[in-house]
Amino acid sequence: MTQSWPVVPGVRGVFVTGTDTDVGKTVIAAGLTAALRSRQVRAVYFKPVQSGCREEDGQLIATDARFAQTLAGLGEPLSRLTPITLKLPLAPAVAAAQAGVTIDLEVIAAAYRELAGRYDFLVVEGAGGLYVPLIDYDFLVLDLARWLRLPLVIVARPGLGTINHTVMTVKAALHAGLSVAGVIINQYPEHPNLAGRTNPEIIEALSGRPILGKIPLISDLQSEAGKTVLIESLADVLAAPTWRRFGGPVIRK
Ligand SMILES: Nc1ncnc2c1ncn2[C@@H]1O[C@H](COP(=O)(O)OP(=O)(O)OP(=O)(O)O)[C@@H](O)[C@H]1O
Ligand SMILES: C[C@H](N)[C@H](N)CCCCCC(=O)O
Ligand SMILES: [Mg+2]
Repeated sequence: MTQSWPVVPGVRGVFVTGTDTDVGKTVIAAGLTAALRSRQVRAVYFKPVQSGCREEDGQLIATDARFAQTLAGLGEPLSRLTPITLKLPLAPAVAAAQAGVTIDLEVIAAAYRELAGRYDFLVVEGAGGLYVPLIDYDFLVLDLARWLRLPLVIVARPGLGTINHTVMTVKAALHAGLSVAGVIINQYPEHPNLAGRTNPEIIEALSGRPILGKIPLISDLQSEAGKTVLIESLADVLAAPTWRRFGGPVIRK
């Protein structure tokens, strides 16, 4: 069940996916949003569905959106940044089935349209990787990215194993007709081993897509210093020629 038209024609943004869950999609998406806003681009973060939400005072908290809200200084309620929250830490389709609810695409579309009407650039985070079921088993995260018609930024791990995961993710996206802006290698060590040093060029050669940047492993993301390193690392991504080539908003370092 996929619709073929973009939810809001002409919206500028990126869809941040990853080679896996826990690779750093939220950190990168929040960092991109904060870096854009620090350079006066009216950007906002949006994660349509979050599973594995924490329960606080009887309410499910969209913790990914809360990280972005804080880092990027977003004056939006969490419910607008993530309209669908699920408790179980599972694929959203499974978490929804277990909760006896159905994820309604129109709820996602309405929230997306509302933000798109007030911001110039949307940084959308998926859930897990591309082949994660969102609605039943026939509407995947990949289908959501296709439906929104946004180019992908793929977040990948730095070490051994990431060539296969990353190139397969790029190939799956291209096979599905999506555009791929490039790959961000996250948690890149200060002293990478041989795999870490050679992986970026191999991923570029095999996937045909650029490495947009390597974001360092940051010791304390809750500290002001850590947040600054994250935001400035992503500002470097936004200022690089590879970002401009895909048509992202140009910022000056
Ligand atoms: N560059 C980094 N430096 C230090 N810690 C990081 C970095 N990137 C991610 N992390 C940490 O790794 C964990 C996973 O990151 P994150 O929540 O962004 O992953 P995710 O891909 O969004 O996960 P999910 O699939 O659940 O949405 C978090 O604890 C986060 O703080
Ligand atoms: C719970 C987790 N943090 C994410 N929100 C959802 C990840 C779904 C992964 C499904 C899978 O690939 O097996
Ligand atoms: Mg996340």
